[in-house]
Formats: sequence, structure tokens, C-alpha cells
Amino acid sequence: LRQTRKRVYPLPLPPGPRPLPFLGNALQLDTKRPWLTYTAWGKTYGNLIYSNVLGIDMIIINSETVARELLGKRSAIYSDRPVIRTNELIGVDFNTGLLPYGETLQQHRKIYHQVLRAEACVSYKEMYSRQANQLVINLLNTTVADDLQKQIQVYSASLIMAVTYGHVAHGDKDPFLARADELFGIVMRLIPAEKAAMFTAFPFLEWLPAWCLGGDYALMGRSRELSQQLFNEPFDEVKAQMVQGTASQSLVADFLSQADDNTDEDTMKAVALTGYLAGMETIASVFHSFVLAMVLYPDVQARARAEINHVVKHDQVPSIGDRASLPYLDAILLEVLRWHPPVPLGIPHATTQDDVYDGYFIPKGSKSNVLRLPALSRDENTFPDASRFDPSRHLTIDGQLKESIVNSFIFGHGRRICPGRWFAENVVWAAMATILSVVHIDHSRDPHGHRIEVKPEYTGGVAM
Ligand code: HEM
Repeated sequence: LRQTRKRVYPLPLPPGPRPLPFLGNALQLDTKRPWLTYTAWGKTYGNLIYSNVLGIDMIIINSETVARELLGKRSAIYSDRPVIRTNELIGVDFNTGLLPYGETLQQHRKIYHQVLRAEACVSYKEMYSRQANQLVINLLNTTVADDLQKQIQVYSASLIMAVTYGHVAHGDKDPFLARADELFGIVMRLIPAEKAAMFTAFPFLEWLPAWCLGGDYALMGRSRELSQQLFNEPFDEVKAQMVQGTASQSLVADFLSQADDNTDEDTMKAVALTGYLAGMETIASVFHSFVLAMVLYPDVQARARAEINHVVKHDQVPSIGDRASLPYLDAILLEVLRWHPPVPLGIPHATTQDDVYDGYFIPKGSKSNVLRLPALSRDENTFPDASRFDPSRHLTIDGQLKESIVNSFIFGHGRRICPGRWFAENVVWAAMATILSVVHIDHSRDPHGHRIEVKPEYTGGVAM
């Protein structure tokens, strides 16, 4: 245990629950549902809370204003990440989201900026449309809910695959998708959803050893092997295609053609694979929420379809170029993100220097979390009748999009803000537009023609 003697600070720490010697607040945590502990603490201690767990300083940020000030404006010192050693054991420590703040991270982020910034993302519009069309064809052949989930997963995986490596996946039998699927399966077994949420919520778990992964060394080995294959093979394929002149447009091809002598290939491999893994889960999550909303709110679906029919000619499907003329569809996208934030716990940040906020001392090395995304997005003061799915809350009286505050918390903050946010929005938008213009989403029916009610339930984890 790290805290062997009481430390003295020049100013008071933010308010928080009373710690026990050595254990700090460890016994007060609800490890299965961490956000409940933080919600309860928030009610007692307010928007900035200090807690100490096993000697690690933890700051919990319960307000968007404080998050923007600390993680945003002061991001020069709030952009480190807690080290989570288990990631090395399963071979996923290449992941951008886990890198400490420093040179390697900056190289990663430079590449994302090159290929995924807002303007660059628009250039993938053909790909968005092609994949969205394929999704609709697959959905039309789907009869049961399990298939729907599978189709959504295959869709997000194939799309990211196409955009990242220009690789056309052939359904879930595609070797790359199959490997990625196996890797996911293993990671889920080693770190099941509630454990993943716990790692995210409680960064003090940084030094947990292999036993917390169930001690299954064979699975860990297989996981590392798969990670290495996914890391190298698709990238090398694009490289070979570039030499033969057969590569299609993709992030990796764009990168290789823009690369200079100083460009490090391993960095690009890590970026590409992170993009693939980060995008697949999150986009699938948004998409499930979209389908759910369309089933539960048929009036919203009807209004969106009416908007599309009004703006786009009847024999055409909207493309990204029509986005500005379809504000209601964009409002649906924002509402889906607000209604069920895909990454509800965010990813914790860590401080690299001591800091002072509002008269309180924040020690260097503190792990800060904005753990209440669902609470922010369900805040009745900002979003009245917040549990209702209501896209019109994002529109002005004359039907134009309002300045959105949803984006300011859903994708994180400061120098660690999600670099895939524009890409994710385009991808989901294209799929929503295509689906709504050709498919009607409704409840399934039982063999007697009675509709089967939907019971909305979400799995936990880093992405819901
Ligand atoms: C709707 C979909 C998505 C949501 C809601 C989402 C949300 C987030 C959040 C909350 C973070 C943490 C930010 C922080 O620490 O402050 C993050 C980080 C990240 N996201 Fe996303 N994301 C989405 C899609 C994507 C996609 C499609 C990609 C890649 C193509 C991507 C790549 C990343 C990466 C690389 C990071 C780590 C950044 C860093 O640590 O510097 N995300 N995302």
C-alpha cells in the first residue's frame, strides 16, 4: 500500500468521503455499479470530489463546466492516462487510448488528424454509402433479433475495415473480422463487462496482476498472438497493394502515400488497429440505440422519413452531401448519443502536475474521471423530460440545429478528445439516412401476428 504516512498539502483537498487508514475509500465503492457510488457522493459533496483508494488520489468530476475547465482548458496537465498493466498481458497496450501523454501519443494523434479530421472524413463518402447499402440488404434478410445484432456488428466492423485498410470484408467469415471477433471474445472473457467498467471507473487498479484476469495464461497468449496478427497483416497487405498499384482508398493507403522518411510504420499500425477496435464497439453501440429508438418512437421515424422524402428525390438515397439539408436527421443522431452515451464512463485522465481549482488542491498523479455521462445527459435542467427520446430538443423553433452541447461531453475532453468523432458521426448518419429512406423499422410479430414488445436493456462495459 502506497500511503504509509499522511501527506500535507498547501490547500485543502476537494470535499469527499472520509477515508479509512490504508484502505482510503475502497470499502465504500460499489464495484459492480461504480456510477451509483459517484452519484451518491455527488449529492453529498458536489461537483468536484476527492477520494483516496488504496493510496491513489482520485478526483471525480460531476459537472460539465468543471470538466471543461480542468480536462479541456487545462488539458496540458490533465491529459495523461493511468497505467493499466493488464493491457500488456493481453497484448493491447499499443492502443492510443491507453498511451501516457507524450511523444508517441502526439505521433498517433497527428495521424488521426491527417486522415480523420472533419474535412478529411467527408472524402470517404462513397464508402459510407456503399457499406450502408450493404447493411440495408443484410437487414432485409434478417428475421430474428440475434441476427440484427450480428448484422450491426458486421456492418460496423466491415465499414471500419474498408475505411481503415480498403479491405472489402465478406461477412463474418472474413479472416480479419473472424480474428478480431476472436480477440474480442477473449478480451471479454478475460475482462468481462463489469470488470472493464471497474478498470475504467477505478484507475487505482493499475498494478493488478495476472490473477485478476482469471490467471488464464493460455488465453492471454492467444490474445497477444491475435493482436500481433491484426497489427501487422492488414497493414502489410495495403503496403503490398501500394507497390502493385492496386490499393483502394483507405486511411492506411492515404497515410503511406503522405508518409515521409521519418514516419514510423509501427505507429501507423497501432493507429489503424486502435481505430478499428475503438470504432467497432462504439459505432455498434450507437446503432443499437438508433434501432431501439426507431422501434419505440414511430412518430420520430415518420418525421425523419418525411424530411428525407421532402429533401431528396424519391428514387435516391441521401448522401453525406445532403446532410446540411436534413437537420432532423442530425437531431436524431445527437439524441441517440445523448439518450444512451456509447462510452458512459469516458476514459480516465491523469494529472502530470499539482493544480489548484476553486481553492482546492489537486495533487500531481491524480486520476480524474468524469463518471457521470449518463447523469449529464439525463440532467433535467438541461434536457427536460430527459428519458424521452426527443430529437426536436436539438432544434430551434424554425427547425434548424441548435449549437449542441451533447458533443461537448459525449466524445471526451481536451487533448484526449476522441479523434474519431467526425468519422463516427458520418458513418452513423449515412446508415441512418439509408435505412430510413428504404426500410420501415417496427416491432417483430409472433406467429399469430401479435407484436412482440421490446424490453430495452443495455450491457455494461466501456462501450454499452
Ligand atoms: C459514437 C462513437 C464514439 C464515441 C461516443 C467515442 C467516445 C470516446 C471517448 C469518450 C473517448 C475518451 C476521450 C477522453 O479521454 O477525454 C474516446 C477516445 C478515443 N476514441 Fe472514440 N468514440 C467513438 C468513436 C470512435 C471511432 C470511430 C474511432 C476511430 C476511428 C475512435 C477512436 C478513439 C481513440 C483513438 C481514442 C483515444 C484518444 C486518446 O486517448 O488520445 N472513437 N472516444
